Amino acid sequence: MSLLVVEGLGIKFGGLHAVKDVGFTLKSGEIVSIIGPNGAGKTTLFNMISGIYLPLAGRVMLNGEDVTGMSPNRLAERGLSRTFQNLQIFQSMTVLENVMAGFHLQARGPVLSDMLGLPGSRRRSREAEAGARLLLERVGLERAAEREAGALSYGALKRLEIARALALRPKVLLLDEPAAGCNAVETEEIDHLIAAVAAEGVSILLVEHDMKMVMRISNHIVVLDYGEKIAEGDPATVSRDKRVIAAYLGAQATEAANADG
Ligand SMILES: Nc1ncnc2c1ncn2[C@@H]1O[C@H](COP(=O)(O)OP(=O)(O)OP(=O)(O)O)[C@@H](O)[C@H]1O
Repeated sequence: MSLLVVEGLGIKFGGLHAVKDVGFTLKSGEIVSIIGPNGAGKTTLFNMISGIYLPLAGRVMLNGEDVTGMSPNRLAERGLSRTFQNLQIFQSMTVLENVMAGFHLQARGPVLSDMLGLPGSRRRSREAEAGARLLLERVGLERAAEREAGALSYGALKRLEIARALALRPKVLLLDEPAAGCNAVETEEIDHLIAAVAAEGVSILLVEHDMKMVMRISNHIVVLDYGEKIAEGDPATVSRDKRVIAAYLGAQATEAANADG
């Protein structure tokens, strides 16, 4: 069964369709990427799926439940979490504290006992710390646990953001440009991390401009242009599609040629 089903999603800004009638499905452990030129509607689509924008049309089904328009917190409780294109890391907190913040979000509830420092809250904190350290190990940042997050390299910050999203124990993880601003080595590390997370059964929805990465790790690709889905399929099928080449891969080739010249 598909974990996430997106049907006919649409939204308008100032009378113009930013996204129109877009649908696709995501199965357990699958990596689906959304690609398309700048302004194609990728982030807007993400924002509708993750409860930031209310769609004008269509619906989002998570694990068989209609979650359209549900708040990001309620979606996180149901197993959907995300990262952002612009990092949402607390720069002056330590790396460990940033991931622990993710655990506290997940274990919301007994706030009063936490404030009073009651025994249950100390146990929860210890569990959050142990869990956070395990996640840091998973993303290769265990030795940076006590460092201030602001001192990390860009690639490490991107991995920290993934660790924090994983603290919410998602079944579906939305990654908005996880390799943006990263060098080739950092991109490869993120690439391996995403594949490893998916191999453990977490479904990944990815928006990414790095086509090499997208082609390498995606099971399925959805291509947007001017807010509409113009193609979808496995990487080989999509990279041969004439509309995709014209709309996106062609544009990238032109950009690359201009940069070379
Ligand atoms: N909050 C907003 N208000 C008005 N227009 C918006 C808003 N957000 C996005 N748009 C417009 O909607 C369209 C889709 O934008 P979106 O950011 O989703 O594209 P994108 O594919 O994510 O682009 P990029 O690759 O540059 O991040 C664009 O024309 C954009 O200008």
